[in-house]
Amino acid sequence: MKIAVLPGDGIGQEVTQEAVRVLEALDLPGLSLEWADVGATAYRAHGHPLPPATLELARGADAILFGAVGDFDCDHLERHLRPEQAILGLRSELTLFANLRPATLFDGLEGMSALRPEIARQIDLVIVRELNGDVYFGDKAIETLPDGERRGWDMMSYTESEVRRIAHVAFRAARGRKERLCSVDKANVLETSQLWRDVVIEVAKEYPDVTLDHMYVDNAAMQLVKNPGQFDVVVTGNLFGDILSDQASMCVGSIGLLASAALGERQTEYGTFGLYEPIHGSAPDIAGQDKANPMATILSAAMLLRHSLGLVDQADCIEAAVSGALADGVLGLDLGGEAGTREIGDAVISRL
Ligand SMILES: NC(=O)c1ccc[n+]([C@@H]2O[C@H](COP(=O)([O-])OP(=O)(O)OC[C@H]3O[C@@H](n4cnc5c(N)ncnc54)[C@H](O)[C@@H]3O)[C@@H](O)[C@H]2O)c1
Ligand SMILES: CC(C)[C@H](C(=O)O)[C@@H](O)C(=O)O
Ligand SMILES: [Mg+2]
Repeated sequence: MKIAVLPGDGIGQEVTQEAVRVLEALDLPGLSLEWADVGATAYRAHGHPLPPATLELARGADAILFGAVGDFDCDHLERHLRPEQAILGLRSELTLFANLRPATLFDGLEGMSALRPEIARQIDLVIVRELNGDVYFGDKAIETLPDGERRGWDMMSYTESEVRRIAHVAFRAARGRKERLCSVDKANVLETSQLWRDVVIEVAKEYPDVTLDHMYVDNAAMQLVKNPGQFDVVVTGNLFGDILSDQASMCVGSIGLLASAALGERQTEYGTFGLYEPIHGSAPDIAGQDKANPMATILSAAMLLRHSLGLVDQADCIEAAVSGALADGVLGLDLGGEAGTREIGDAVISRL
């Protein structure tokens, strides 16, 4: 069982280190970890944010554990050399189109949510974010018009097949949960969203047991804080899913808690090939100071064991250890506590 470990930039390095320590503490027979540079770290060392060797390592592994990429010192670079292109490149090159971003309130964290405790307690949802299409991957440019004014544009598009495959993932996820699916779009304005909605309705015929609703994204953002308990599985496009998942993180306490899995259709000997990462970024404001909460990455490692390596008991074990640490008051600075990155890693390991 081979895991490609790509820590990346900023706190990506620190949080990945803790997740790796947790995996190593489980002492899993036959597990090998191979490391590679990605993001600004890779650009500085190899001249590219996603060097061919990193991509090949990722492709040849059973799963990828990813930290975060991003460095404001790279903002002046041409877009294809910027750190963020590395994660976009991995997602598209490896056809990891389905991004699962679960948000559940851990016991004892009611008071940490941005919502009132009685509302926060109801949150148990998963955002299924499409990851290979949308405005992220369309043509884009900043061009100069004849009158000298500059115009920036990004093409938003989805094909039927792109929507169909993510819809199937979402309906199957709903089947394994409370059988409710909410498709979030902006069909009142966008043709891309109209097609999205049409295709989701078509796919729904194959899942009569799942209740399907549609919601415009602006309303969904409002409902997520007003009444998050109404959501079970939320399926949405790349851009809306990016935004709504950061918002969902504050509903359960912190962006330092939200894990994610990026999956495709490829099966390995042990499970579904995938990339696992916290939903947060490289957080340059706290990087290198032992201030980052590694729990999102540790929980991503648990998702990796469950989905890609078929090690369900061990995944449960990690999740229980995180939950136990939180219940015992091991809170990072993001949750109003004082525990540092390393200390949180130790607390999880001691509870495994
Ligand atoms: N998948 C990724 O690699 C990814 C995701 C998001 C942003 N980014 C990149 O990261 C860089 C910084 O972006 P940003 O500031 O908008 O978003 P960010 O998620 O890095 O940080 C947002 C805020 O949340 C805090 N935060 C984030 N993770 C935390 C953690 N684990 N523990 C405690 N606090 C945490 C940060 O300190 C910051 O105040 C940018 O270059 C951006 O493009 C990368
Ligand atoms: C860094 C960026 C490209 C990325 C995204 O928008 O997908 C990030 O925000 C995320 O949520 O993983
Ligand atoms: Mg994001």
